[in-house]
Amino acid sequence: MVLNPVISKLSGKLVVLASASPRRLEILNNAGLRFQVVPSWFKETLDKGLFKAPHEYAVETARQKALEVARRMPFKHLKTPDIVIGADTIVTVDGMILEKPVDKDDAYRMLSSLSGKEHSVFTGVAIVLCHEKENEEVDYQLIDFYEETKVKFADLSENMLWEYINSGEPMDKAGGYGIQALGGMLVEYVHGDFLNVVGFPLNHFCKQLDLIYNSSISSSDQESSTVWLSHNGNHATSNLTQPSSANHTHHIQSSPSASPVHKVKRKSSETELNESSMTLVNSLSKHTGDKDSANTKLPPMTSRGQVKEPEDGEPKKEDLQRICDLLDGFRASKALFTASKMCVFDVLHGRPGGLEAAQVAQEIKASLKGTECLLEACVSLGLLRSKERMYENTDLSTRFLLSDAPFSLRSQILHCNDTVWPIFSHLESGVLEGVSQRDKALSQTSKDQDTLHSSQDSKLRFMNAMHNIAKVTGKAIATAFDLSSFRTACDLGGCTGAMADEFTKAHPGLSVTVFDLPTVVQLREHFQPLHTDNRVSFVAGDFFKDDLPKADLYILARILHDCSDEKLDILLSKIADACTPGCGLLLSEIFLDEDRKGPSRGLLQALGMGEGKQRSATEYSLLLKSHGFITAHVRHTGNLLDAMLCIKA
Ligand SMILES: Cc1cn([C@@H]2O[C@H](COP(=O)(O)OP(=O)(O)OP(=O)(O)O)[C@@H](O)[C@H]2O)c(=O)[nH]c1=O
Repeated sequence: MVLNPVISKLSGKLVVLASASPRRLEILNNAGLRFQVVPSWFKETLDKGLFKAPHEYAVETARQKALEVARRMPFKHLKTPDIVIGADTIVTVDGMILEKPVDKDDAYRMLSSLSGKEHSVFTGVAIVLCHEKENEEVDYQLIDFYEETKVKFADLSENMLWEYINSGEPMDKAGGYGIQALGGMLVEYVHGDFLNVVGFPLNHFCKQLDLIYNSSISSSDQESSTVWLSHNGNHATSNLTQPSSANHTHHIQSSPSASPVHKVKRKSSETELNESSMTLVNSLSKHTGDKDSANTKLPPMTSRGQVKEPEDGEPKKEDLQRICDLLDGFRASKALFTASKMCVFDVLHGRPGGLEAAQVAQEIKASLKGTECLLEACVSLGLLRSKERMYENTDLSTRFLLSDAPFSLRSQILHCNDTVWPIFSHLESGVLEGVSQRDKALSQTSKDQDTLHSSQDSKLRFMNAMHNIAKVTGKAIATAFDLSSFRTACDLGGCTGAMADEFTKAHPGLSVTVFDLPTVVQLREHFQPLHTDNRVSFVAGDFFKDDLPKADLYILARILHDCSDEKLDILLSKIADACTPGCGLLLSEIFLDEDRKGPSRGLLQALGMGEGKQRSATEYSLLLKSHGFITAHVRHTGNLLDAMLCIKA
């Protein structure tokens, strides 16, 4: 299989690799392919339980990565690519799918599970051929396949494992290893395509290109193995072929992309999607909340447009369950808030065998009846476990709900209970008036309280809540990008310095100045470990009014979504003025999906009706571009917050 004739077919075409993987870039570069790299913003959070086999998960993720870029480029880059290539590599062992480790402990878990065993590496690849029509609409031809390679690890000693983990190599690689580098030491044998393990099955890819561009089969036959997605199609164009088993070439089973805009258009006779793709499509549309999917079934209606109840008069269980889950959601939240506020989890901590309800009631000075109800509700939510009427914390509550846990969210929970809950109790007024109900809600709440919290107390509680979020998200944000070209950073609104700590830990050459209001800076001692490393400093000021500390990287974590357009302009203009070309701006927020259909965490926050706005990564990118910052990287961290690194032009 000579590669060149295939590659020459692509010359003159705009080929895009929708991947941030440096290995994939190197493999395709070395093969002589000329292409642009546009990393995908698709968050790799598909529910693995929805897929019958691991390779289906990898293929679907590859598809969504490629489609997201193909869909975004006409708007973001003002050009339509000819071909977009997406890929996803996963490692599977003992029925588990291993992606990139979230931290060193996760890398240890993965490598330990691979030690001494044969495992599989699957890379799913999606090729999106974009066909621009006269009316400037674009049809997408989606072809995908996967490749499997077997790899056997030697028995790994604890020392070997930790030495490898501490090299840092595992952290951005599926399964926590890089076979092409130090990880090669761990491998006894490889059966199959080595490059497939590294991240891209080049040989299979070339065979697929050959099928597309040099195939002897007629174009109509060729169409039979692909699916056309179109902006305005109402049906699927798909003559589905069963996945060929010979080389695992798996032709796409039609499913809409995440956006309802791309319908699967049925071109030939109404071929039924086969069972598995129907399941996949329905589950995906459920996953993506894609209400317009060609496959979402609407309830039957009477001639007068009323919903027809099923003959047996019973509502469908799963529909009812979904509505009840939403209905009961506020009760679950309030149970969590109340148990946290009454220190139930702290009381149970360190009590071997647990406590009876009566003992807990006595310690939290509450009624036995109320305590029993609260404890049982917490068990139902997985926050406690009980055995023979003895109650204990679960791992979940131990990790996040104890006051002194490293990743405690208790203060954030109290903030939600004391501040957010009252605001949401006025949601209807907020929707009617379109403005925040904070003043109305909190003035009423403060009147209701026996003792007015001193302003310092309420500031400390708010700082505690922000400290919780920064502790939970700090490492993911601090390690999202290579910041080695920056020496000084300024964390605007950095509050307690928790995020700054993570940046200095992750980047030894970086010092960070936390710039925040005088009241915040003077209260920081309540949160700061005695800084052995003096690379975190604090400067008091108002970033809307005062001069900003000089830095070559500015950090904005959970700030912009709270700013009115006017304040945004003031702040971003001040940062732009303080920056010279090449300076960085690192933004950390919840990035909405491009079609603004999720994540619900972001869209529910917007109901607070603050003066700010939730945005997608593209919207933030355009906003920052209007102030002279060009987006270099976007990272969907899979944590509570995503991140974007921009460079001053
Ligand atoms: C098993 C193995 C994996 N990898 C890398 O692991 C990442 C997988 O993650 P992904 O999600 O498929 O890709 P990504 O890096 O996150 O990039 P993107 O395509 O933007 O998601 C890719 O990098 C691969 O090379 C190696 O470099 N060597 C190996 O032996």
